[in-house]
Amino acid sequence: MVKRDIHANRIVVKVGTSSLIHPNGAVNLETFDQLAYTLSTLNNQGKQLILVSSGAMGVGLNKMHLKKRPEEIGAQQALSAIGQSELMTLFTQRFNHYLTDIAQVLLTHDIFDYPKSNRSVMDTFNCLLKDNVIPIVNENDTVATDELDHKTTFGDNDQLSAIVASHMNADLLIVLSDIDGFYNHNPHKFADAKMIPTVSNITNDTFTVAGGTGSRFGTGGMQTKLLAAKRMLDENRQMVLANGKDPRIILDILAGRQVGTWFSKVCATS
Ligand SMILES: Nc1ncnc2c1ncn2[C@@H]1O[C@H](COP(=O)(O)OP(=O)(O)O)[C@@H](O)[C@H]1O
Ligand SMILES: N[C@@H](CCC(=O)OP(=O)(O)O)C(=O)O
Repeated sequence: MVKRDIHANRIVVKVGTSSLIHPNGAVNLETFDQLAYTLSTLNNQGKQLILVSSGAMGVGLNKMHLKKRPEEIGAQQALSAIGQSELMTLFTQRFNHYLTDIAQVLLTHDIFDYPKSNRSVMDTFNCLLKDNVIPIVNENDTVATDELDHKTTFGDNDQLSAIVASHMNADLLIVLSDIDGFYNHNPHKFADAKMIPTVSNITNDTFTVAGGTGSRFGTGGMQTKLLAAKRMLDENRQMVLANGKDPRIILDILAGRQVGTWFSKVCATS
């Protein structure tokens, strides 16, 4: 089987709520553990890693014994604040087990648009990476709302991960979701949907087959993942969308194995 031409040293990995939380609302401990194992392994090999993790709201729902997200935005932000510290506790426990240091970085989508903030964020990331510490990023849900005049809607870590990959000049963005890749139709609605292994160009037509969220915990659906992929392609970077049920798939991706959907201009010529 032909291998994908993927050479990446600086890698941003985004993991969605649907990979971290079971459909019954409980925390998926296996995913946390395998994510910590995989990223620690790569960190030990000298790769530079940034993890963008959703899940604050999902973990918060579980902690507060709630079955669904409240509608009011303030209540969602409160839940996210509860869940975020719990989320980091889970990561700290698992990464400690693999002797890897982590740090929490909370960002808004537009933070890079302000030169002073941009410099502080970049300095923080660069210092952490230099010290082999893995930054774990989430959107700062407490401040990220339209009401506060931010430019994007609340709760979209797919695009946040692309913004981070772009500003940190990452070679590769890996988006882990609850689906094997990008399909020609939403596979949860069309039984005959087929996965597309490689995408080298994203047009308006591509967006027409990308639907909304699949689980009751995810927020972005395929639309926001495609927007992230488009940004990566426009900047000549690569993105792989793959199933996060076993995060060790990241090792397969980096070995060039044909898993998930590979968004790359390189694949147009190979
Ligand atoms: N064309 C498509 N290909 C794959 N998944 C799609 C497509 N259109 C819509 N989806 C939905 O997008 C979901 C993944 O997004 P989401 O639920 O937000 O996950 P995450 O929590 O990982 O961000 C899939 O489970 C699927 O239901
Ligand atoms: N900051 C929110 C992120 C929401 C979000 O983007 O969720 P997902 O679609 O699962 O990546 C949280 O941690 O719940």
